Amino acid sequence: MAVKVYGIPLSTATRNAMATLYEKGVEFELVTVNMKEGAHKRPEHLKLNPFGKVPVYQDEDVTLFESRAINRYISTKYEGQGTPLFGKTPSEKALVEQWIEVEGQNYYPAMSPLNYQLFFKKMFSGEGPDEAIVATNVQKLNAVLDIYEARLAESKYLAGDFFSLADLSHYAQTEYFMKHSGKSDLITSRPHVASWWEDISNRSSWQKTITYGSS
Ligand SMILES: N[C@@H](CCC(=O)N[C@@H](CS)C(=O)NCC(=O)O)C(=O)O
Repeated sequence: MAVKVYGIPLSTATRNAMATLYEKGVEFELVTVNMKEGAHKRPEHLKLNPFGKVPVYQDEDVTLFESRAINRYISTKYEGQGTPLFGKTPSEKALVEQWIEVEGQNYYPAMSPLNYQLFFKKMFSGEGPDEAIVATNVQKLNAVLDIYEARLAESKYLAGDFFSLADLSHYAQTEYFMKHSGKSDLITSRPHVASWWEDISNRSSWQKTITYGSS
């Protein structure tokens, strides 16, 4: 069975799964879930993900939801091909895990509400941002980015001097933030974070992901 990803190309979590597949050189089919019409809440999709969200990944062995689990699975299953995304030694692997966790527990919780308030909210509801939520999360994000700046002053990538799933996990939220939040200076004012973003966002895996379907 060919690898299938159920989702839409605009979804952040779907995008990170697509980028992981591109890094590993795995062919896949993106099966569009018509979210505008609520297809993600219908029984057919709920059989794949009972939480009614995208992405869902499917191959001959497994059906999975939760993008971080999907991306770990792809990185492990295809360990021997494409970019090694999980480190080689136990300590490298532990550092990759640590920074994936940092993304999920610290970066995403500040970045995601900002992307919602400053970009998606208008698109979905026509309403403008709640400035109190924006201010709280800018403060949170600044604190997180200070830690990233210090880390990236010591190593080229988050887990060490090798690109990994830890870096890739930051792709989709950071892309929307840089292009649509009007607050990209939070990244560009920190030289090490800025050059890390410049480097990883120019990888072909990400460029292919954000231009998916445009050729
Ligand atoms: N933690 C989940 C989040 C998935 C998620 O929130 N997906 C969004 C699109 S990026 C979605 O399906 N939203 C529709 C909804 O929540 O109803 C993951 O990483 O896969």
